[in-house]
Amino acid sequence: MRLNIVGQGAIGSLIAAQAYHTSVPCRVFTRANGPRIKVSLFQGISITLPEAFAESAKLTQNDCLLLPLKVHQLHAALKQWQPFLHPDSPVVLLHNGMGGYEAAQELGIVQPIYSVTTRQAAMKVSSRETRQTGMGESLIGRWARPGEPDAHDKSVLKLLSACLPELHWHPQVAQAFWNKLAINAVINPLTALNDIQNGGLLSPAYQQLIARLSGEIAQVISACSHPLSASELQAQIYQVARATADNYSSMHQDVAHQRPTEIAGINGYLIAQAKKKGIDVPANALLVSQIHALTQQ
Ligand SMILES: NC(=O)C1=CN([C@@H]2O[C@H](COP(=O)(O)OP(=O)(O)OC[C@H]3O[C@@H](n4cnc5c(N)ncnc54)[C@H](OP(=O)(O)O)[C@@H]3O)[C@@H](O)[C@H]2O)C=CC1
Ligand SMILES: CC(C)(CO)C(=O)C(=O)O
Repeated sequence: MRLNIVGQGAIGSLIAAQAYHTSVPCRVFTRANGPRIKVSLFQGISITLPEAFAESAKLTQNDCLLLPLKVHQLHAALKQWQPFLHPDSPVVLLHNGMGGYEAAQELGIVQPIYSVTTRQAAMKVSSRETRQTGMGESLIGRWARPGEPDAHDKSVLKLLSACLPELHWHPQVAQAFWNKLAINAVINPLTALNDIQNGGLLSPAYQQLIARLSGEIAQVISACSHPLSASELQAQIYQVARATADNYSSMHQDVAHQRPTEIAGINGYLIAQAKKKGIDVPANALLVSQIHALTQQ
């Protein structure tokens, strides 16, 4: 199976480099002709990616489409690619926050849809260079297609395992996404609003607010997905803040570079689900309005 990656952003180019390193057949598609990207991997390996394709191309049943995009970019990208998909081409969404699968559903995509959540990390240090900044587990799962066999699961897992180390199958992919959202919903807006690295949240000054946010988020996740206690969530948030203490979160970087943030797909999604369940989430609502005020989104 051949991997077709949409975009050569931070994670897209990291996966492309890992694919070239392990000789996985791979093509990258960008919106416009751009420079060839040099990717510096942790093992001290540097890979310059071949020139990307600027036009979408018809896919066959041996092609897998991977969209490692910001959650708000997914609807437009899926719409662009929909006419090029073979009925059997698996489509893999990789993003933080929620709403990717909903975008595919809204467009009536009939192909098997998979989602990946990852702890791998990368940063575009310039328009020509990506640097790997983190290693970690990735989880993949398929969204249910009632009555459909799982014919693609093995081949998709095999293909992506060759370019995403520590990739594991998750039978309930929505749960994996909720777990990541819970952490991003606290770390990302707080670091962006306070202009701090993730480790800055370990200061006692943020303790009360983190506890309040964790309480709201745990309540929504318990109502929508799976049981999660506020104290369990708080422990996970502190563990991630410690493990990524020197990182600037992706939302911090988006705000710093005046790019649209993923707040709508993270806290915005959580608020929408809370409303459906009749749960009040004032601390999350305040974060969304503060991020909007900061970015004029
Ligand atoms: N970077 C990281 O370490 C991690 C990121 N994630 C998540 O992964 C997702 C991707 O993140 P990241 O790689 O950092 O984001 P980037 O913004 O670096 O990458 C997205 C890229 O896709 C391009 N793009 C958007 N739409 C299209 C399209 N239709 N066709 C071709 N190219 C397109 C963008 O181009 P343009 O610049 O022109 O918009 C951009 O280059 C996000 O949800 C993020 O939260 C998760 C874990 C870690
Ligand atoms: C885990 C964390 C918070 C690391 O910075 C992240 O996923 C992000 O910045 O979006």
